[in-house]
Amino acid sequence: MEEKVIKIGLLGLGTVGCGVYKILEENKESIQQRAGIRLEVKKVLVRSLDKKRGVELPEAMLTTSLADIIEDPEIKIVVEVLGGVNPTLDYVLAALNQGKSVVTANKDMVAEYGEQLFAAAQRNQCDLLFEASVAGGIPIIRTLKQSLAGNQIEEVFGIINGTTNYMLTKMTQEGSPFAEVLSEAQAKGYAESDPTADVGGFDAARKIAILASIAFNTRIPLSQVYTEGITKITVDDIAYASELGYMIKLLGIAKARSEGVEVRVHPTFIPKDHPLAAVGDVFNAVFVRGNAVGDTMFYGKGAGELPTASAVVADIMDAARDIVRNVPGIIGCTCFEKKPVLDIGETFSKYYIRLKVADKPGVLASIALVFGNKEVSLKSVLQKATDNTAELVLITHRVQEQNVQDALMDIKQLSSVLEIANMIRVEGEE
Ligand SMILES: NC(=O)C1=CN([C@@H]2O[C@H](COP(=O)(O)OP(=O)(O)OC[C@H]3O[C@@H](n4cnc5c(N)ncnc54)[C@H](OP(=O)(O)O)[C@@H]3O)[C@@H](O)[C@H]2O)C=CC1
Ligand SMILES: N[C@@H](CC=O)C(=O)O
Ligand code: NA
Repeated sequence: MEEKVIKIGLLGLGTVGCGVYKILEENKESIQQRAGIRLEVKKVLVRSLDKKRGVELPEAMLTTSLADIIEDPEIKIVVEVLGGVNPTLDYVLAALNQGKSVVTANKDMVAEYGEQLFAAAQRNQCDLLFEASVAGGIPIIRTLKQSLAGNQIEEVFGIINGTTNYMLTKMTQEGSPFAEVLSEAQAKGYAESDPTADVGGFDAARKIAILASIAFNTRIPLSQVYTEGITKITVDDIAYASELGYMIKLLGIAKARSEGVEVRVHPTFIPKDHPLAAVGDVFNAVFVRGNAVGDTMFYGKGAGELPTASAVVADIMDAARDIVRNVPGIIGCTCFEKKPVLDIGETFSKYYIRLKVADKPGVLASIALVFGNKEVSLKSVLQKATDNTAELVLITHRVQEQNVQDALMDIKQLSSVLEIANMIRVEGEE
């Protein structure tokens, strides 16, 4: 029988690119047997030809010219692991317009330009696969698009940024300072080239926008994802969380409601016995609730060279199969509905609120009165005095966010309230 060979053009040879090359080389035989196709990297686009690489490959394979890949009719699959949007979006559109299937790990590009990219893929009957873009090695895109396709998805939420999970784990377990744990995460290759994308919550926002778009069949504009990072989390918040029986995790949360969809990213208190509390280090975990399957959870490494490349390689194999069977583009965009994204004020949660107040009689009563006026009922109150000031830590019952925001506006005006130190949403308990 004739051996089938598919040639690949790799855009980028950094952390993920090297991982992809390594897996394609090291697992060459089993990949060929499973896919029934031999996969060969023909050209690799980089910025610098002289840089020392994490893999050894023939010098002639490297190029700084996109045309060497895009205009080569032998190359059928383009794997984009450059990152960023500029010039990457143009490169990917050029590849699709040349009829090449594209595999990408790039959530920035997919979250912001998904519509344009899918239209180009559909027009040119190409695959556009992006499993590695969300939760690295965890098979979650394919899971939502295919394995759970028979369900109405009700909720998707979880830990979808490895860098911040690594940082929060270290801060919680070792009390290490923010800057030190960020440097460690960068050294391990988890963080984005600009780590503000990780610590500011923007990386997770892109990922939850992608997941929610697939889960709810509606395009979620990134600008409508409420986003808060971990930069305001202090050791005090971590210590209070622990004292109250919680852990702090940066969660991406997407919920279907009759009025629309909630899509948000923020640090979240979750009970210590919640399954997500046990997800430490660079690990990610995604919960999906479907109306038929019930609760499911997917766990694994959300960043790093080989876990991310594992997802890229599986996509390459799928794209290669589709090309050989002459069905590329068979699983395309699923955003066929238009649902409103609810404002953060319209969402419901419980809240942890930490206030610095004057330590004098009547302060707690005045604060409780404001909350009562806004129909925010308090579940627990903790007070710690230091000299003539005190710290008040409150947990509310479940309430609409707007009520809490309104209450905090009024509380800020009270002369006995020195500072609203933090407000963190609480999820994962009745
Ligand atoms: N690292 C991770 O754990 C994960 C990363 N991702 C995503 O994967 C993608 C790649 O990330 P990562 O491998 O970490 O990034 P790196 O910065 O390690 O690598 C980027 C590579 O792209 C090349 N490159 C960048 N811009 C250009 C350009 N304009 N022209 C030619 N070559 C260019 C660089 O070339 P040169 O080497 O010559 O500078 C480098 O080889 C990103 O979209 C990222 O978000 C997704 C999940 C996890
Ligand atoms: N910086 C990201 C890498 C993968 O997307 C993360 O830390 O999760
Ligand atoms: Na994934």
